[in-house]
This record gives sequence, structure tokens and C-alpha cells, in this order.
Amino acid sequence: MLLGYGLAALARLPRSLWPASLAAMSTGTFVVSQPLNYRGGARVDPADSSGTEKAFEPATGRVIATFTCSGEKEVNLAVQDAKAAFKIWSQKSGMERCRILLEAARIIRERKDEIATMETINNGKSIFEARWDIDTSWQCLEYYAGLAGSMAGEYIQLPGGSFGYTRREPLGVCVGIGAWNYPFQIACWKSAPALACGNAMVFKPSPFTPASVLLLAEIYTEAGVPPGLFNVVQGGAATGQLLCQHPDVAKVSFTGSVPTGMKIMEMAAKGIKPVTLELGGKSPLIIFSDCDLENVVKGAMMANFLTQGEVCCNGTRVFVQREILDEFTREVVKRTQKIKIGDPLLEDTRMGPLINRPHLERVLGFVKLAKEQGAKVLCGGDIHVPEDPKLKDGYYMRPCVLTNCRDDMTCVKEEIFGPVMSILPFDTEAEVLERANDTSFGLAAGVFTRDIQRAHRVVAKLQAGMCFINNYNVSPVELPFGGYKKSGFGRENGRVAIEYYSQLKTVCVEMGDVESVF
Ligand SMILES: NC(=O)C1=CN([C@@H]2O[C@H](COP(=O)(O)OP(=O)(O)OC[C@H]3O[C@@H](n4cnc5c(N)ncnc54)[C@H](O)[C@@H]3O)[C@@H](O)[C@H]2O)C=CC1
Ligand SMILES: NCCCC(=O)O
Repeated sequence: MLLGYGLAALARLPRSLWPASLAAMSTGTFVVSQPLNYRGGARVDPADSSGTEKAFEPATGRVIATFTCSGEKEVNLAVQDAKAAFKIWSQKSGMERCRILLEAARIIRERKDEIATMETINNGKSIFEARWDIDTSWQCLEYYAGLAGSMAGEYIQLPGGSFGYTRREPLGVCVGIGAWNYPFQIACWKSAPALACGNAMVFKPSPFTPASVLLLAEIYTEAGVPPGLFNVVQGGAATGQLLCQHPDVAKVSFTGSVPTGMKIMEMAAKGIKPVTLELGGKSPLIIFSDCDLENVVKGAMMANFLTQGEVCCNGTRVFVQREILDEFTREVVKRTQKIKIGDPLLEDTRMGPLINRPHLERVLGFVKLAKEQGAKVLCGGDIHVPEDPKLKDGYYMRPCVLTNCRDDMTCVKEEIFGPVMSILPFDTEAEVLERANDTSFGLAAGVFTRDIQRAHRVVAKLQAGMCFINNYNVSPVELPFGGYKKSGFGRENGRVAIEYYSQLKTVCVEMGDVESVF
């Protein structure tokens, strides 16, 4: 219903005149009734098709949208619109871009509940958590708005009064390709630095979660970006390939799985396009016996069960020093069993459904295999059927804690992307470091200890791009985020992301005569 009202028009009305259903929507009622592509500052039906997709409400299993995947013609139109908008946007000063991004951040903040509701309906995460995601989204726009206003090059003095200077220039049309676990946040983490640097963006969300990015597109327009600066094309792999291979695309920023990341890199290599790859992980969380147990249990739950465990940087290999293994395990199981699972739009729900039926079955398959390989299920790992009859076809499972795990088990080696924690005992620092690093992934890692020297010594040796000391899975936008090894490269967030959305021009200025060897 939300999308059915035409939000750009609504946004011009005073909030008091908005239909009540926008503020309070319940599970099982939402349907998409407007086009899901966005081009030239408006929602559009795609000009051609490369097939159709259905999007679901994971809480109920209902189809909420059937939409057309964009083909070559539509992708080209979106890129051409972005190119035209780039010409205008790239000429604006940093302060002019800053003002528009700040306005977009303000609108997101104002419409936080509505956007979070949309995210919850389409992704399944609890509304409580979705609001956090929207907070990190507007914070990201605010942060890059600030950097847009202060972006500058360098002045370098050369002999004889000559000098050089550098200009940080935008790349052009950037493509953002997103995963389904943080649909709105991913779109903001990519578009905010891209736009701050003066680029345009064509964004393709996951076909599982096509809806919320349209709100972002409308908000950018309302805030004052030129029409075409931020466009949305819908579709799956075929549409993504068209974007990556388009000759007028200057850069691709991708969040998703390792196999798709490899394909994106190959396509980008053919056009010598820079890529940012935010890929999967199998991150270690190391718990030393001198830790604060109360905080550790909270940290381990944060590391494993946010967004139903569908988080790339989750610390799913939980290494616990043997002295506190029993106490930690007892407490973490007790708290895991208390997690309220159910209708994700209810205020007290803390775990909603997984993204779709095949993914639920895949995660349950990992638990089954873990048992066959000798792991012991201490809780969960099975289907949950909520009492509310409207939720009976949703994709719920009970969060799972596994013990008796070994490093060679599938559940310890492979990314499950579901609510499954594997507990692994260890004895010494040297041993746990070797085991923690024994993976082809390197996205994140965590360490809990009261020993400050040990904390820093251990993180210095961990092969991971994002390390946490005495916490886990917090996402301040000021901190760079990204992986080592097969978890990808490039960084999102932090000042450094500017470098991934801009290029440096050096200007050498001669103040004297040309000295020639000829
Ligand atoms: N490092 C990070 O920040 C994050 C990583 N991930 C990883 O993503 C995975 C789950 O997300 P999924 O959406 O299932 O991943 P996926 O790799 O299947 O799809 C991601 C996106 O790529 C598109 N795509 C698929 N094939 C493509 C191709 N050949 N060319 C261009 N685009 C293509 C999809 O339509 C989707 O929009 C997990 O492995 C997870 O670890 C997820 C979120 C964050
Ligand atoms: N808020 C954490 C984002 C990590 C992910 O995209 O999976």
C-alpha cells in the first residue's frame, strides 16, 4: 500500500494529511502497486525486459511484487540519464552537494519508521533492528555530506617557483549492486560517498528486496539532486551483467557472495573498471577467560543473531578459552532460547523470518550436516511455526547453538548466513590465532579480554579487515568497513571510501622556461 500512494507526491503534502496506513502497517497487508524502476527523477516501467521476478514478504510467504527485470535497453537508458545528470552534479561545489545530501539525510531521519517498516516487510528483520539500519543510513549521508564540503587536493611547491597541485575528481557513472540482507543501508553506503564525490549512480538491488531503495531514490529527488543522478534498475544476474559490462560505467561497487564477486571482477577487468567488493565471511570471535562474561554473552549474540544471522561479518566461529567454556555455553544457550521469534513488525520481536524458503532449507541443511559430522545441537536449528495463523507460511527457524565442533566441520568452514553459532574450545593465544586465521575469508574478527596488551596484540595478528575489541557488529559510519582475502577489497564508510569513488588528477605548473634536451 505504501508504494501505491506515489511517495514523491505525498511528500509534498503536510504529514498530517498522509493516509494513516503509512504510519501503521501490519504484516500481511502490503503490496507494491507502482513501478519499481527509477529513472530521470521518477518511477518508470522498464523499456524492455530480461524476465520477471517475484518478491516475497518473508513473514507470511506472500508475494508482494511481481516485477520486470531490466534488459539492455532499460539499462542503457538508466546509464544515459545518469551520464546527463553527472554533467550537472560534477560541476557543483562540495558545499552545494553537502547541502543536498544533508537534506536527504534529514528526510530519511524524518521518515525512519516508514522506511524501516518497508525494510522489515520485504527482508523479514525485526522492526527494532530495521530502525537501527535506517539510523546508520542517514548517518552515512550526513557523514559524506560533511566530507563533500571539505574535499580538497594538495599544493606542492617545486623548484624555481613552479608548483603542482592535485584535484580529486569524480569517476562518472558508478554502479551499485546490492545484497538482500541490508537493502536500504547498502544503497546508502554506496550512494552517499559516490554522490558526495560528484558521481552519478545506477543501483540494482537484490531481486529478493526490490522495494526500499525506491524510497531512497525519491528522497534524493525531493532533496534536490538533478533528475537521473540516482537511478534504480531491477533484476538479477542478467541485469547486473549488463550494468557491469556497460562501456559508460566507470566503477562497480558490489555487495554479495564470493562467486558473484569473482564474476563481477572479471567483467570489470575487461573494461579496466575499478571495483569495490564486499563479500562473504566466516569470522572468528575469540573469548579469553579473563573477559567480562555478561558483555561477552551479549557480544556473541550480536555477532551471530542480528538479521536472523544473515550478516556477512558475523562472528560465527566462537572460540572460547576452555576455563570458561561451560559457563559461557550455559549462559549463551539460556539467552538464545529466550529470543522472541515471530511477526517482525511487532515491537517486542527480536528475530523474524529468514529471507526465503530455499535459504531457510539451506541453513537447516547446514545444521543437519553439522549433526552428521559430530556437532551437538544445544538449542534451535529447527523450523519455528508462530502461533499467529497468518505467519504459518513464513520462513522461521529457531536460533541454533552448536558444540562439539571441530575446525574441519562444514559448519565451521563455510558461511551459513543464518542463525547458527559454532562454539570451539581453545587453550592458548598462539593456538587460537592460528586457528582463527585458517580460513580463506577475512572480513571481520572479534576479541574479548580485559587484558589491554593482549587485545591489541591479538587484533594485530588477525587477518581481517574489521576487528572488534570487547564488542561486535557495531557499524559506526566513521569507520572503514571491508575485507581481507576472499572477503573482498576496497572499503565502505570512513574517509577512505572517498578514494574509491574518485580519481586523483595531478597538475604540474611551470613558472619558468621549458628546459629541453632537444
Ligand atoms: N561484505 C559485505 O558487506 C556483505 C556480503 N554479503 C554476502 O552476500 C551473500 C548473500 O547475498 P546474495 O544476495 O545472496 O549474494 P549474490 O552474490 O547472489 O547476489 C548479490 C547481488 O549480485 C547480483 N548478481 C548475481 N549474479 C550477478 C552477476 N553475474 N553479475 C552481476 N550481478 C549479479 C544479485 O542480483 C544481487 O543483487 C553472502 O555470501 C554474504 O556474505 C552480504 C552482505 C554484506
Ligand atoms: N550493518 C552491517 C552490515 C554488514 C552487512 O552488510 O552484512
